[in-house]
Amino acid sequence: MAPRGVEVYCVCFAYYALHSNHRHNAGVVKAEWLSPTQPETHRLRRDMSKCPSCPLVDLPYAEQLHQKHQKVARAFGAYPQMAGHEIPAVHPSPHEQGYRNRARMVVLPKADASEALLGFYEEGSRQVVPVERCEAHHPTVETVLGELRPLLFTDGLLRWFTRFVDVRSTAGHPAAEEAAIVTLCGEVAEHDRDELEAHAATLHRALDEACDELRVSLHLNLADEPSQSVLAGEQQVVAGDAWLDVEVTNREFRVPPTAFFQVNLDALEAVHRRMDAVLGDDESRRPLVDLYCGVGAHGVALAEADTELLGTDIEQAAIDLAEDNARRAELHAEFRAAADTHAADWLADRLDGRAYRLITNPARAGMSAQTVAFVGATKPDCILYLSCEPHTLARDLDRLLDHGFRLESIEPFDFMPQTDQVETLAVLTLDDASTKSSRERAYQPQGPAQRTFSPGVSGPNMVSDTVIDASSWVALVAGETPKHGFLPKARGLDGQGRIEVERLRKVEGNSVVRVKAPTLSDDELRQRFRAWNHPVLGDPDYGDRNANHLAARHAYLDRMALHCVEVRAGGEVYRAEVPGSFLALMRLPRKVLEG
Ligand SMILES: C[S@@+](CC[C@H](N)C(=O)[O-])C[C@H]1O[C@@H](n2cnc3c(N)ncnc32)[C@H](O)[C@@H]1O
Repeated sequence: MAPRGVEVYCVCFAYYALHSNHRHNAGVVKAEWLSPTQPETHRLRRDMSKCPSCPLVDLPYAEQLHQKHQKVARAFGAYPQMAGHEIPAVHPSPHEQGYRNRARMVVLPKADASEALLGFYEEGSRQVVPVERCEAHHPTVETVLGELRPLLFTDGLLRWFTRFVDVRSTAGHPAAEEAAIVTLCGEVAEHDRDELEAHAATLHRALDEACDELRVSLHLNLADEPSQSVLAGEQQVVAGDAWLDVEVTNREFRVPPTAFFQVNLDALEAVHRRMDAVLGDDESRRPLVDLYCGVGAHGVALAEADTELLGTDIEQAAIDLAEDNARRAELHAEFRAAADTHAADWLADRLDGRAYRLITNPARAGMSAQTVAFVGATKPDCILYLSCEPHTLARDLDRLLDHGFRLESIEPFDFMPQTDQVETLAVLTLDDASTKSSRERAYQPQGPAQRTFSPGVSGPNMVSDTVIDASSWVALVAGETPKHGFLPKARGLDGQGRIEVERLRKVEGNSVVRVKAPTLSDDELRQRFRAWNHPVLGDPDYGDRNANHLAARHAYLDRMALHCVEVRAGGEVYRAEVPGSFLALMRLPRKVLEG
């Protein structure tokens, strides 16, 4: 295996080290920006106040909680049907520091081994800020990192290989003994693996001995090609255990480095106590469904011994361990590995029209539209929705409220002191008894869809052979349009005559527009918007990839930003309310958009 190659320095607005790696397996020389080459005086950032992972660290804790509360209130304030809902103060974390059971750090490769360091990426960039000590890490994590640094950086081969270091520990919640798993992540050619494993085994012996109070295991995560994601490759146990045995809420969990697990287990237990109070002692033994279940952290912790537990998650490895965790807790449980867009039919089959209770805990992007539709149709008696992203939580709750649920509470919890992250638990119940009785058979497995509009466009569900006299639309389009204009004909389309556009407002460089069209075809409209150089945001066919990416990332746009407000056909007028998520996105009152 070749050592990491030459370091080349260049000067531009900032100083960078252009680190060129000769990857003999690929047969090419690859160059990439790796790290800032900084003046000696600030090479090391020892205090947390400069660490990019903890932007609130300089604020008193009460002020941090206040800011998080404001963040949640702002997200819900954008939705008219929830804007007035009272949001209580954020539940503080049981510990302000030393709460994180996991470290994920980037290696800064340097020519001189004694200088090589670990750090974090700066927000929104690939520059690495060196971090020697992190107060947010649990002491067991810091112990491991402290012992690992010199061992890793004096082994030339491992130092060359390792791009990221991942350390996960039981952090005061061991099911048996305190333990940690270290994963070294990088790229390697097939024929270099044996040598790498031999070095890793030697490092493990020294590390385990140095951390004498802790049981330490070592894994490698082997990728075929460079990746900017931690744990992107194949996980391999070099020495020790494949998972940690963790205890949460009086249940034991097997947690591998590759599955999601909350980083603040004391805060997780506080949320579980609240969830438990809502679920109560369910004498009718309704099934408990755990969507986005991971290794079963919520469902396995909270299900009663004789309750049927159903869980789904996209990760097969997590589902395998969820099954294992439920079996060891002697629960009557079934899990399914499936993307949320495909889990509904399996769940509907298992539930077979029965009343049930739901816990849902999706990733930042929120629940898929298919999952919301499934929940809306099958109507669980209560929904406990835990989310790390208030904007997508508010968006999904707005959609669920349209299905006859009532919002009982929104409670923010601080899982990550010093950061700007906030976790929120929302509780919904079913609004009235009549809705419950319509649950049965309400969900029909989706056959081939019969749509008038393209997927992602909303509006009146018109029968396609009706002659349309006029239609009216609102859209959020890329860029700033003129205040009034006409959509040009799209090339290659026969199309109709003039289509008038009026700009209602600008939103962060984009425009909310209203269109009066003598047509119902969203496809033609979308093509015309593109020909006008202001494509509809979120349009997968005629949209602008970059603008779509930014809208998805910063405004959580998960659909096409095009809605048909009204259709006139055969003397009738068909209208459809603008969805709440649209109003929030466009920041306009409903009456303006629909007027
Ligand atoms: C915030 S984590 C919650 C996991 C678990 N409830 C816990 O607390 O440990 C979100 C989970 O959603 C899963 N996930 C992400 N995208 C998904 C998708 N498209 N379909 C189904 N599950 C998905 C991830 O694998 C992850 O386990």
